[in-house]
Amino acid sequence: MHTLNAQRLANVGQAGNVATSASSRRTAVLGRPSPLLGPLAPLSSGDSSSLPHHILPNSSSAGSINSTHFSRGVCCASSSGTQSTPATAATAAPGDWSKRLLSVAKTKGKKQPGGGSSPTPDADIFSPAKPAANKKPVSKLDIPGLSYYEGRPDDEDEDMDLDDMEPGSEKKRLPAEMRCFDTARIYLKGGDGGNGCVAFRREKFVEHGGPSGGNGGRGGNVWAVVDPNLNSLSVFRGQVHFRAEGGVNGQGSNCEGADAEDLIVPVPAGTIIRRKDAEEDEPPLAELLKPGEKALLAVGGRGGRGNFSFKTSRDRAPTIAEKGEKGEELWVDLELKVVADAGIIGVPNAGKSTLLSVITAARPKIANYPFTTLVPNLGVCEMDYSTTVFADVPGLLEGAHEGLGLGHEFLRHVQRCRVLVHVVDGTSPDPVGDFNAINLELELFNPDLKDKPQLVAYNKVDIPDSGDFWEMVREQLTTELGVPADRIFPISAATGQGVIELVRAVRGVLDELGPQQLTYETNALNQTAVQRREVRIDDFTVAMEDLPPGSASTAPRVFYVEGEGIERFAQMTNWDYYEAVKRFQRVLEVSGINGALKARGVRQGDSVVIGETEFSWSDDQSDGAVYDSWVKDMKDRGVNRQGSARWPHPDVR
Ligand SMILES: Nc1nc2c(ncn2[C@@H]2O[C@H](COP(=O)(O)OP(=O)(O)OP(=O)(O)O)[C@@H](O)[C@H]2O)c(=O)[nH]1
Ligand SMILES: [Mg+2]
Repeated sequence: MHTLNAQRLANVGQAGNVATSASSRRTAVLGRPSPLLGPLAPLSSGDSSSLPHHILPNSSSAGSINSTHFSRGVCCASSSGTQSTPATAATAAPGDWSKRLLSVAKTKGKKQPGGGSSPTPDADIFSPAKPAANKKPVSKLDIPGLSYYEGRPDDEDEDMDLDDMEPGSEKKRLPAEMRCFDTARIYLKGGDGGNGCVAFRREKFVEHGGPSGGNGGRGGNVWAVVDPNLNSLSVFRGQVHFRAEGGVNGQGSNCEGADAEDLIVPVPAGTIIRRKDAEEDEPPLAELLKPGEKALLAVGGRGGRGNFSFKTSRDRAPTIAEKGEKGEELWVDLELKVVADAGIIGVPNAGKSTLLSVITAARPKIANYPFTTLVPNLGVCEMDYSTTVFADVPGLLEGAHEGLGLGHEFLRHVQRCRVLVHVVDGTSPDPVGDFNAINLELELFNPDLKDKPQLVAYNKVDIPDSGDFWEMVREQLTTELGVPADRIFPISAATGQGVIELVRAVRGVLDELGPQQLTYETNALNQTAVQRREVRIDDFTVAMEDLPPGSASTAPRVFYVEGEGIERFAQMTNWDYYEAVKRFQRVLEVSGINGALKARGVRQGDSVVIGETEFSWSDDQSDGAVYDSWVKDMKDRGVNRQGSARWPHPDVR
């Protein structure tokens, strides 16, 4: 009779367990908390004069704020020395590039100075990038000194041709500094199980102590847990690989190896996690919305059994132990859609972050150039005994739905906000045009966004360039665009004017909508407990590799046996023990694998690959032949046989 003589030829690919010592294990909590989700808003009820005027511009100095902070309700501010009003500061914007980006939002007709002071000096700001009629509005980003995002490892094209920076271009080729970190790809690996141990009890006056090898410990699982302090996936920029620790090996005296700690991967609320290269209809692994919510992503391996576990009435001194099971490993794609009550949207530089910093304790970066905000900022506003979470998303541009600017990298965040606060830059040459362009972008990205309640905050009314046009813009918004008059607010985020009324209106709309229902968008698995799938060893397939053309008909061939059960069994077999080899032979026989190979015409000298291990097929299945091939394998690997003349016991030669 033919059998597969388990003479291992080699380990195919990477094999072997990594078992780490207990001393090297640690509580594996990754990521660092960010203080962006502030607990309390600095707003007190009352009129706007009660607001801290920490970013109040005056005629000679206003504009970009370096840092502001609150201390026991008192607000301290430090603004950079020489600043100009946003309108004039725009002329002194850092470089050409910001003007070019801005110019996209300004392609509509300019605001007519209805007798007031002239609007921003358009010629200076926008002339360099004025798009030709049939030309794409932005064709190039030219930012000296910035390094460029080179794409993920699997991105093929390395060339950074900035001319591709146009709507619809597949790669947006944004500088790394300008990417919005709401998608990430990370590698997860559950810890390997610890190996089982072969040991026998040896004690004075205990003649036949029997087997006492303990089982290995379980490898750590990998979990994703919502950390309310996170608001972006930028933590995954610095760390991509997450490996849980392995279980500890079993030891003599029936000592079981310790289980490894689970690994926690903190993610922001609103993260969807999918297997890399998942099928269209495959449910995501997790969709996590609530703080503390967790989902299992990678399962750690089981510990291998020690020889005590193999003791039976017939074999009371087994010399066999298993290796620990390998932990699950996978690459996953993370996508973030922040969860907030109200989303603050608008063109770049409109004052969105300034508004967030005034109504909440959040401290977003504020500066007088577009795309200051690269990740959505969250802030909590507590007013009139109710709490509202605001999200300030990066500025939108015309063409954003096609990926221009920061594109839909962040448009998705708006989807989970229940109300939108549309900040209109009053100093813009064409505020109504901006308003229309942004709404069009939202609609093109997702038609449902059009139906979200929207409040308009006409900002920077403290500047004459804006304030003088307020009535005119309101008129246009209400009569031409049909925006309800009670949904338009003249505000100055810098001075706090009109801000309380705006927040109250937002609260009113939210109250009308009723309590927030966190709805899961996907049918994610969100597994909260380790459920091991039952796999059958007799569920396998056999395939033969084609011989190269012109090979002799007697040339050795390679057969592949594939099946989760048998592959796992081969991986957990500890080839150092002859009994383990014999057990493997038996399983091949009873599972029908030998039969299937014979049916495919396997013959002496052919290779059989199971999982990561390669065997040589031998027609001689006698115990002696198996033993000889095992001894040869041990020699080849340089492994010394353990035990004494009496051990392994006599029926093993
Ligand atoms: N005078 C005045 N300046 C303001 C007001 N609101 C914002 N600014 C200034 O406008 C500039 C842009 O403000 P940001 O809050 O960074 O604007 P943003 O919309 O968040 O910009 P991005 O994040 O780049 O899209 C800063 O210099 C602010 O100080 C306002 O009400 N009045
Ligand atoms: Mg901002």
